Amino acid sequence: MEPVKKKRTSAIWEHFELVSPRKVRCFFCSKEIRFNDNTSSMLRHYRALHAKKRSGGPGSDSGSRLSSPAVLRAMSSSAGPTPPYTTLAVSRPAPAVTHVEIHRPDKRNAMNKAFWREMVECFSEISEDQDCRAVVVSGAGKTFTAGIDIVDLAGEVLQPRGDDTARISYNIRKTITHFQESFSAIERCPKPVLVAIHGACVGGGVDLITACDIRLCTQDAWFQVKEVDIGLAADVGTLQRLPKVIGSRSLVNELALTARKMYADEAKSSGLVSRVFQHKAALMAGALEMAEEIAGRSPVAVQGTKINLLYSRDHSVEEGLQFMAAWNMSMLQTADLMKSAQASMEKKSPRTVAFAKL
Ligand SMILES: CCC/C=C/C=C/C(=O)SCCNC(=O)CCNC(=O)[C@H](O)C(C)(C)COP(=O)(O)OP(=O)(O)OC[C@H]1O[C@@H](n2cnc3c(N)ncnc32)[C@H](O)[C@@H]1OP(=O)(O)O
Repeated sequence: MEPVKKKRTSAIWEHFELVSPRKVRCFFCSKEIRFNDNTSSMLRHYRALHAKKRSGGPGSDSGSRLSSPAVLRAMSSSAGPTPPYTTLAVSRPAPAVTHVEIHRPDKRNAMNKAFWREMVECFSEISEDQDCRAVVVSGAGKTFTAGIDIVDLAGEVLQPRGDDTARISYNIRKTITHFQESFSAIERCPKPVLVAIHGACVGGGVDLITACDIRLCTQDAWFQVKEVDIGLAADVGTLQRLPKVIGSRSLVNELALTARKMYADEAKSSGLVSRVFQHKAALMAGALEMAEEIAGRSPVAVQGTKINLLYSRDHSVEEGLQFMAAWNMSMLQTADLMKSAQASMEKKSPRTVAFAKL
């Protein structure tokens, strides 16, 4: 009998995915484990590291839906990118929640040419998708992302086309602008975007997460504004957005100028992330739960909140107030307001209300 199939009938498989005929990856911590004829190495790993922690631990969130293997499976896709995408796996793990998983695990989700293009396409679609009210972005495999694909970088940026300096420069500028668009598309998307970060988040990864609305990570996550180490000034959003995310300008300067790693605890205390989870399964469950909370509320209220928060980030209080008044003079006419207020009076969750699509 074929050994792998036999083993997959065991309940322990709910916590692992097969990565090769003799290797599995743990959903909780992403560690890869060799196994032979039985699941004992998997059981040993699970019991030693995860079984007791499932009810949570001090200082970390455990994620209240942690015990649902279906959620873990839905959020830890191993099936690969979903066509037409070649670097993204897009799914709907819960009603009105879209999950976008960066899916190049063998290359640590390095951002290749297709990725930069597909992010724009994917978030343009999500922006228009009336069935989506919240988005979760995560990375497949061992780590969130290793940043730009260095092999592609050598081709695209270091060997630009053009007959003279002006044309070469023009083409480089065009490339950088396209790359910037990949993450600006996240920011421009009216649906709130949560990002779930585990393991390494390097270079372009920091650019990406600063364009998201809510950042969550695992205890093993680390962040690195790596660009100075490869001889360039970060140019797709970190230098513009990170100072608006982290209160301390000195810390931003230190991170960007030294390329030192920042680990989860400091990311939390500096405000880069708002919650830290013990391991990836808890992170994904927590991210999904938060996304469902958001998706269950009035899309008029939620999207208006995102748009006004972003506007006020880049404007004075006075300008923000004026924009808000102009925004709400139409949005207050929504039926969602009465429905939500009534649910509130009746001490019901807004999630019990049926809101029309937006
Ligand atoms: C106009 C430009 C705009 C954008 C600018 C963006 C700039 C940046 O992103 S700067 C940062 C660039 N990234 C790096 O310098 C990170 C390099 N990678 C790593 O340090 C490690 O891979 C990492 C710590 C992330 C993970 O280590 P681990 O031991 O788990 O994996 P590895 O054995 O190193 O790698 C596994 C395979 O992935 C390939 N790979 C990793 N990173 C990249 C990358 N950035 N680009 C291309 N390929 C990458 C690595 O070569 C291995 O492949 P293989 O040998 O085929 O197994």
